[in-house]
Amino acid sequence: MGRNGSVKRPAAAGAVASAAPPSFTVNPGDYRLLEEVGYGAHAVVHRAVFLPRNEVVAVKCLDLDQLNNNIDEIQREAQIMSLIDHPNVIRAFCSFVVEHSLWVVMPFMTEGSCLHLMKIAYPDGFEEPVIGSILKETLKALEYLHNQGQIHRDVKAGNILIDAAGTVKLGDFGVSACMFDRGDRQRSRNTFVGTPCWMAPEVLQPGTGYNFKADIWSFGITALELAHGHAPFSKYPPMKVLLMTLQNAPPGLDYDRDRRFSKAFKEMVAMCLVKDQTKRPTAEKLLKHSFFKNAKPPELTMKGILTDLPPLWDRVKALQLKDAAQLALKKMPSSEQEALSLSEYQRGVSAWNFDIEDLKAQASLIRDDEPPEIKEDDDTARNTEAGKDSSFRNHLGKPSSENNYRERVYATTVSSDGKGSRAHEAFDFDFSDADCKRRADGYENNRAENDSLPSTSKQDPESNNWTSDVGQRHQSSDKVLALLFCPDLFYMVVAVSFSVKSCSGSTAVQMTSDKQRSDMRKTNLSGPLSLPTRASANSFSAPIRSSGGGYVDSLGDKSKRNVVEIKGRFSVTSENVDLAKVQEGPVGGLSRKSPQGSLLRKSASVGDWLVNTKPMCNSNQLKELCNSSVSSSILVPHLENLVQQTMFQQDLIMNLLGGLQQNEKVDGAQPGMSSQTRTMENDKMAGTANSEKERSLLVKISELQSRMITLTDELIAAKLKHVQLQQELNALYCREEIEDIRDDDNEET
Ligand SMILES: Nc1ncnc2c1ncn2[C@@H]1O[C@H](COP(=O)(O)OP(=O)(O)OP(=O)(O)O)[C@@H](O)[C@H]1O
Repeated sequence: MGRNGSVKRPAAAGAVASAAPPSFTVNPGDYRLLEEVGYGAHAVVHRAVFLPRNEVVAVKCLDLDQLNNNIDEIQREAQIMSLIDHPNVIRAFCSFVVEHSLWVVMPFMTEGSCLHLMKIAYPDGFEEPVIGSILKETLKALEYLHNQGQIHRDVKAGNILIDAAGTVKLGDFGVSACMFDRGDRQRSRNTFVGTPCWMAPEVLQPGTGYNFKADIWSFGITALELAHGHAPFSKYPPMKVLLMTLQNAPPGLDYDRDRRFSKAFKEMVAMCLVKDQTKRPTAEKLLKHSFFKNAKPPELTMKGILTDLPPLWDRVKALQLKDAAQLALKKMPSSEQEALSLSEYQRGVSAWNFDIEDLKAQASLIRDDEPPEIKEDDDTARNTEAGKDSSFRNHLGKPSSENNYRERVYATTVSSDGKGSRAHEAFDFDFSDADCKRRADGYENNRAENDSLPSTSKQDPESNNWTSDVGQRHQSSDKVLALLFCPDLFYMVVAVSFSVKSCSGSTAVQMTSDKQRSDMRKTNLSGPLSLPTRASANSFSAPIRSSGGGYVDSLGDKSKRNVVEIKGRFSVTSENVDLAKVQEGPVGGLSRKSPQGSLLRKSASVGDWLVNTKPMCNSNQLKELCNSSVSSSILVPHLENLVQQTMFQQDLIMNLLGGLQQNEKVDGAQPGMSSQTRTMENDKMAGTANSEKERSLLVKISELQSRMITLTDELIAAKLKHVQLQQELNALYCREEIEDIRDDDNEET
């Protein structure tokens, strides 16, 4: 509907009536409004009775206060509607202003819109024969409108209406524009009106210009909507939809997932969803496609889906209640209004006004958490390049869903001004929603993993930014480093650390060295996850770190051979580290003739090691290696790694114990009290809850100690093994040198 500027309201109702067919009056008193049968962004549609003839009609009441267009423009639109004369296009009988509203009188479509039907009874979409009928009638409507020089601009299931006889009509010229219109009716340069999920790429891209072919794109999207029960990308916020529409391959019907649909249907959809508008067929041409040639008349197919349904107004009421219940459940952190807007957006209300620059600005705030290579959305289920490639794994060859998921969630921090907050809510909702099995990149979310990470978004009152608490936890907790260093230890340390913190408040266990702390302070929490170099040296799971301009693989250039794909912020590495490649790596390339280059020497003192950027293998692999007859030049780097890991773990544990001892000292500072007495006193003072915590803390400390002992044993064994290997190595060097000398001697002789 018309949408800009102030409305010049006429003095009396009916004064601005547009061309009305003689059979309908423009007198509001001649109409009795009955139930609400539909609602849009600015309009409520009622079943109504035209009293002079006792005829049932639909009256769309548009709230003029909410509309921005001037009244002439609205009138002109209504006039266009009234001039329409096609069996598949809803025609306005007349329109007139009543106080603050514009009333548009139309034929009443008893079964409402296809969207309503799907929502109430066919959530997974219709069967192909039904879809064929609906689409063919809609396409006829488009053919007619295009021939009249009209672009509908809002083709979607919500605007395809059905009556009791199964007749299909395209409705809502809310955003229609005359193609030949040159005046103020044209959209401003950077704005567009419509529903982003259905909008063609050229409509979303300002300056490119678009024509009636934009309707063909929307028609293709509508086909997918009818096939699946929802439009592709519909669960994403507008800015995301914008980017996905522009960047991704067009959505379509999938060969595997959409087996139930014919090849002809799939082909027809693919013809519509071509990014290059010039390559899309006209409605006329499309009607000649075999899919439509074989489509049955709606009277034959539609009846079957309309039986046993309650009256339209009851369905609408039920849907309204459902919407309200969902809103209440979601408990959006923002105002009710915001949540309502989101709900409307997800419903596909077309009156969202988007400022393209605003969207772009928002989009730029999303760090490239989504790989640009994403080709398909979940709806199309066509495998993405990455989706096909099961090698989206971390260094250890495990699916990297958890880490990446966390990072993705973190990366959803978006400015909340204007529509941004709305968008972010949707983001957050989608990514954390347990029902959302697939993510934007087509990877399955592991619900079990995510269950442990409740993801509610919070708004920082100062920065006005939305942040996922998952992301905050991930980022703000300095324990994250431990996860990257040694995952098994991490869980234990974190558990102890949290217990200690909760138990003794400020005397929390200091689990990282000062150096690490300062490293972490340097970590830019608002940017992409960046790891202090020391972390990356021992990272099992994160080969990535930020280096100013972006992500680099901490393994250095050479190790990039192991990287199969770099997807946005994520380096996707090959399954397990290839030993041969390890050998070629920075350490594997260690010259035999320069043993002083051994990193082992430099890394021997805890806390003063160099960044060792070589890939690692786990302890089992290492044992196998040691038992095999692999040459020491291969083994040494791995042993070095083991030693470094162990040293680091030892370092962590020492720090942890240091912290605990400090804690003990504080407790022990009360003279003349045995620890038992102290405990009893504390029990008395702090109550049973605290003593419980202390007990569990002590258990954990003893667990830690025994773990440390094991680690130390391993360390000693590794050191011994190392010494032995180094001796062997030296012997090898000697032998080789002797041989070299002999060779030289022989040559001389
Ligand atoms: N003639 C009609 N008969 C029965 N129901 C109708 C009729 N016209 C519209 N509706 C119902 O009312 C809903 C909203 O109508 P309409 O799309 O015209 O409003 P809108 O404000 O332009 O909405 P949107 O912005 O979502 O397109 C439709 O989705 C449909 O379900």
